[in-house]
Amino acid sequence: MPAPTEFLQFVDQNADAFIQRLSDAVAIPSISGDASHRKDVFKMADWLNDQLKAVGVETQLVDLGKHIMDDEELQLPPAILGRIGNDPKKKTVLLYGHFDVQPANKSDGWDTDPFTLVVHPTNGQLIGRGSSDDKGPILGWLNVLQYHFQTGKELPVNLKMCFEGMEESGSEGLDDLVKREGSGNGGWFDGVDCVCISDNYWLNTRTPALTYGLRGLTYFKLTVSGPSRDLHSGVFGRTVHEPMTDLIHLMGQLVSPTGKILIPGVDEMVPPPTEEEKAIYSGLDYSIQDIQDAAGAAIALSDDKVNVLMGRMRYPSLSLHGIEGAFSGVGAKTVIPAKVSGKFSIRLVPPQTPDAVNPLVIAYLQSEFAKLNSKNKLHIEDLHGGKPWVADHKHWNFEAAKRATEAVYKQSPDLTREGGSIPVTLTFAETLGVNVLLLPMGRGDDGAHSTNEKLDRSNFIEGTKLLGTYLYELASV
Ligand SMILES: NCC(=O)N[C@@H](Cc1c[nH]cn1)C(=O)O
Ligand SMILES: [Zn+2]
Ligand SMILES: [Zn+2]
Repeated sequence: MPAPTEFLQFVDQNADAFIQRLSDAVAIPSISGDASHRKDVFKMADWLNDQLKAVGVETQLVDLGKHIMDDEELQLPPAILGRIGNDPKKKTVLLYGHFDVQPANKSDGWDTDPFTLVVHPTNGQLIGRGSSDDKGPILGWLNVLQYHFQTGKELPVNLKMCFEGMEESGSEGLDDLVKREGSGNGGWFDGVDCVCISDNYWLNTRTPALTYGLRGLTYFKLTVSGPSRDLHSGVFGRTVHEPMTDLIHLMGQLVSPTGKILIPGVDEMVPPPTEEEKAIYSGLDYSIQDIQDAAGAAIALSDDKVNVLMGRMRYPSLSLHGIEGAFSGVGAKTVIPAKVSGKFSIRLVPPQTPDAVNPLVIAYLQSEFAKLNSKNKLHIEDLHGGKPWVADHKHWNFEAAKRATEAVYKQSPDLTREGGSIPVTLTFAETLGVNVLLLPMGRGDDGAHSTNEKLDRSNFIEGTKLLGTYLYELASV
């Protein structure tokens, strides 16, 4: 069933107001991974709750309890559950998104303040933290709902919504809620026929995509400590075991410069690709130039597009993220830091799971540390994790999204697996027993998690049309 022309016109006519609303959302620095911003994640939950209620959604804020972050006990931001429509003749679609964002500081290299949405004067890019990941897509749903509310037009499907504020920090508390309310005992998630998540990106900058796979994740923090306080390197250099030296050595044993994971057994868990599978990657609209443009430099690990795509979609990867406690200021401080914590994560693919991989990681780190004969102490923490997910892309949920993409973009979508992770995806699929679709709004060069994150104006506006059209197509597949 095509979306009404009136809806498509409404989106075009209200584009500036939609961008203003995105600007209001970006202005709330809802960084879930920074305790000092926890109040902003709550503020963002209230803001979104008000917006949803204003377009006719019946909502409830669900308390997810408390958690410990950086040795501090914190209240988790609430999940927002919303619903609109309860017609037994219609399909019920669950929409998921997250209203928290990654940290961002102008000093990281942003050209503008990350929490002030800037509309680029010539190319129309909407630049600001969360514009693409994931406030833009959430607001896309709000735009669709606003049309139906303002015109009194009935939605073609029943909608349930689940929006969370901890996705960028492991979705703490959400799995329990989904399992409690979605296991078929009359809970809130019962009756859902399919799930749609708009929280990833096209592969390139020109071809819309539907996504049927995500990598899982396991995130570690390694702390090496020794002296009771920071030391003078002129006094203590070459006289004591230095925590930073031990840590750098350990971090250097994790991954080769060409991406091979050096922890025995981790890469080996993954079966090699079949020729048929390679043909899928070969058929995707992608080039080495795309990854170089998105990365902003000619640094691809391979000149072969299939290898690059498999590196992102069907192989695990290990990335080193940072060192807490290390000297990182300006100048030339001659310090030996007393305690340093290295952070790294592994993106997992089937059949890998955190339960299967974590013991290998821990045993390897302990044995490598033992080889140093260091008198420092090593403490290993597994901060959070999630399993990989792969869906049936021949399902009617994907067919509806394909038709919607063709209607809005006049193009067939790429079928992709995503290199990132959205931990709750697999929980929805397994607990609710329904198909989950990822329907991205933004482009491959949006710079999510990076500096100058943006969402192209056309992706926000046409993406809103796509989300609305998908609901209409769902009603008829
Ligand atoms: N848009 C999805 C996304 O960015 N997910 C994060 C999830 C995560 C887990 N730990 C920290 N963030 C990702 O990095 O893939
Ligand atoms: Zn996201
Ligand atoms: Zn993200």
